[in-house]
Amino acid sequence: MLVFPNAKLNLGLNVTSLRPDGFRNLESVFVPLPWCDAFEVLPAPAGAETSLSFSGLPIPGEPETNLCRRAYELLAADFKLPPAQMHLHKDVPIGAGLGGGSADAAFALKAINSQFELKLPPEKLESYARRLGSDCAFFIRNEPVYAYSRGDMFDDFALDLRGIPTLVVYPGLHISTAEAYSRVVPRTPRHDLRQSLAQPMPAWRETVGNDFEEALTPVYPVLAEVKAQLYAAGATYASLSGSGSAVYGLFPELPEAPELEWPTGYTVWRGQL
Ligand SMILES: C[C@](O)(CO)[C@H](O)COP(=O)(O)OP(=O)(O)OC[C@H]1O[C@@H](n2ccc(N)nc2=O)[C@H](O)[C@@H]1O
Ligand SMILES: Nc1ncnc2c1ncn2[C@@H]1O[C@H](COP(=O)(O)OP(=O)(O)OP(=O)(O)O)[C@@H](O)[C@H]1O
Repeated sequence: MLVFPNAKLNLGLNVTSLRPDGFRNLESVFVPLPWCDAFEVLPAPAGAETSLSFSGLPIPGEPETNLCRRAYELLAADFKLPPAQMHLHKDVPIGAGLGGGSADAAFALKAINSQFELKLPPEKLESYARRLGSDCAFFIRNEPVYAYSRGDMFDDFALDLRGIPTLVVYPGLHISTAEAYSRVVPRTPRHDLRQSLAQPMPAWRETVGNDFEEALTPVYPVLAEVKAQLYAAGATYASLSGSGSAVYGLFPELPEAPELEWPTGYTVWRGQL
């Protein structure tokens, strides 16, 4: 079974309070971004043990702790799974706020569920995903939602951005999620996120913000520079995604490549939502 774990963008992100478990309560609207890794799971050849091989971008950390491996182990603890042969091709940058690792984990759960006919319904997969990371649960349903609590509880949110021309710029800076959260002071949101996103997109610039931007820009001024360049190139709305460092711009139409030159070491995704 071959699947293509896609990334996500955050439209607005308010970090609202510190939780007794040490995590933060937040609110954000998550939308799928079709920038994808590839993950394959097959039954292992006769006599072979479970394995996970890699290609594409290097992933920090031990292979045994990779979220795809952890997804397999989580299900293997509850179900009699045969040994599996897995492969992950990594294309979505890591530490980018695009949820790439979380998507791999959620898509691995879905693929293992199908490949080995576990017949787990989406609600069950979502609760397994929650155990692997706050962002993981979103990728089970993988459609626009209003997220709250740890970012793992959802309300439907009717926002159709399909076809919107989008540029995502990763300035080659790995920002750890835990470090990013430690720099944010939780607060009551200044604007109602859902009401703000119900306004026409040009109004979002004034009312739809990401609390990580304010906290991280003094430390990483490049984030503000990328955002300013996206607005200068004609973006209707631009923002940091999640805890960064990727910054995205939503455009009426994509600027020609020569209009936006990025330094070596940056990775840019151009496409439509
Ligand atoms: C920034 C976002 O990408 C927004 O969508 C997510 O909140 C990040 O979710 P994630 O990468 O799945 O994060 P996790 O792997 O669950 O947690 C990593 C670390 O981030 C912090 N963390 C994460 C989520 C949350 N609601 N509050 C937190 O304080 C914790 O310090 C935690 O140890
Ligand atoms: N399949 C995977 N892909 C990426 N990172 C993984 C994966 N499995 C485990 N990890 C670990 O997770 C860390 C990346 O998590 P981190 O939360 O910083 O970034 P992210 O996956 O890009 O998304 P986000 O910042 O939105 O949560 C890596 O440093 C790596 O050690």
